[in-house]
Amino acid sequence: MLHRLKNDFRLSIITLLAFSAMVGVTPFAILRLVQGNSLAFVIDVLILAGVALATGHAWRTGDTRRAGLLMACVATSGAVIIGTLVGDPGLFWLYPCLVTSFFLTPPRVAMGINLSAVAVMMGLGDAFRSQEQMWSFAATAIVVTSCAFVFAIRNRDQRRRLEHLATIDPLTGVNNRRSMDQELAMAVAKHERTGLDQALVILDIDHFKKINDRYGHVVGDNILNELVALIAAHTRRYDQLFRFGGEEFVLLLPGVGPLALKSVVANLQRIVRQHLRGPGGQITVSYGVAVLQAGETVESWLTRADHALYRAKDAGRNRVIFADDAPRESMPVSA
Ligand SMILES: Nc1nc2c(ncn2[C@@H]2O[C@H](COP(=O)(O)OP(=O)(O)OP(=O)(O)O)[C@@H](O)[C@H]2O)c(=O)[nH]1
Repeated sequence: MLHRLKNDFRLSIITLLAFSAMVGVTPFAILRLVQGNSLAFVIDVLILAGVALATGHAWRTGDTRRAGLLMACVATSGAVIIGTLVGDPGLFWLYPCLVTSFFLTPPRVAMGINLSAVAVMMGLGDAFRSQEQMWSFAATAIVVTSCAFVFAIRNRDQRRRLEHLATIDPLTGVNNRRSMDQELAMAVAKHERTGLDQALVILDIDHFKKINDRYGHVVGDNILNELVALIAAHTRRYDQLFRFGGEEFVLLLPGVGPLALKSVVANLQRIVRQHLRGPGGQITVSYGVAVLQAGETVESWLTRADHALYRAKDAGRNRVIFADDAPRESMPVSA
């Protein structure tokens, strides 16, 4: 439970708000009952029920997006109704709701919920003693919403930037190893669920150290970028390329069965062979290929592809080896 709270920001906010709502709203619900305001009492109880429902849904299904939306709608509509029923004292409840909707839903959705709440409250008009009070309420509610909106947008952009920095290789712009671990785990899960074929190709530039030593790291960097550009231009939109480390890349090919895989890899090998050039001429690449097997883990899948790559290197480089194939079935370069 603590692990989920620590790792899921929106779930922790939903739980915290649910707890605050129970502690904050329950005494007022009792007060309304004692005062004989049964309508306000029923509304308070409905708010608590809505909050409990949204929190239960979030914990049960992990769907914090819908639970957050439900909670934001329940809380703001509850605050609008209470404000309209009890006037001044009820008005203040809308302010925490205006801020928390930005924690519960995306910024534009929260903005829509908040502006609708303010408009409905002003349209009904019953919550206000005078026009001046109504317009003061509108102005302060809009200031609070605008500030929270700007803060939420900045926060979202910074989070996206951090996610980008954490998952993209800065030199080549392809996904890094951290992102690869996640995607391979998802590919294995999808294979178990749907049976979709998943193939993995590890590509490693041959004698890259010599290229660096002879022509410098800038030339080496350019070759890495050229290889990435070639692969990107000749693979499908849903194929994914990752930088595994140094001059080694992993290509994940979903939906390519064992038969089609041979021609896909042969085609890739042909393209790279024809176009990848350095100052000293042609640059060769070795390939290790493994098709995901039933019940296999990511580690074992990667290890089989890696062993195939080692065999390609051992056999003289510049060739494709399929994991579990006999050595004679490797695909050396003919030209
Ligand atoms: N230019 C450049 N070089 C890199 C980068 N990352 C790793 N390298 C170099 O890649 C080279 C890898 O060398 P090795 O692991 O010996 O492999 P290799 O020379 O390609 O030999 P084989 O793989 O056996 O054909 C090292 O010289 C690293 O310094 C990078 O981002 N840019």
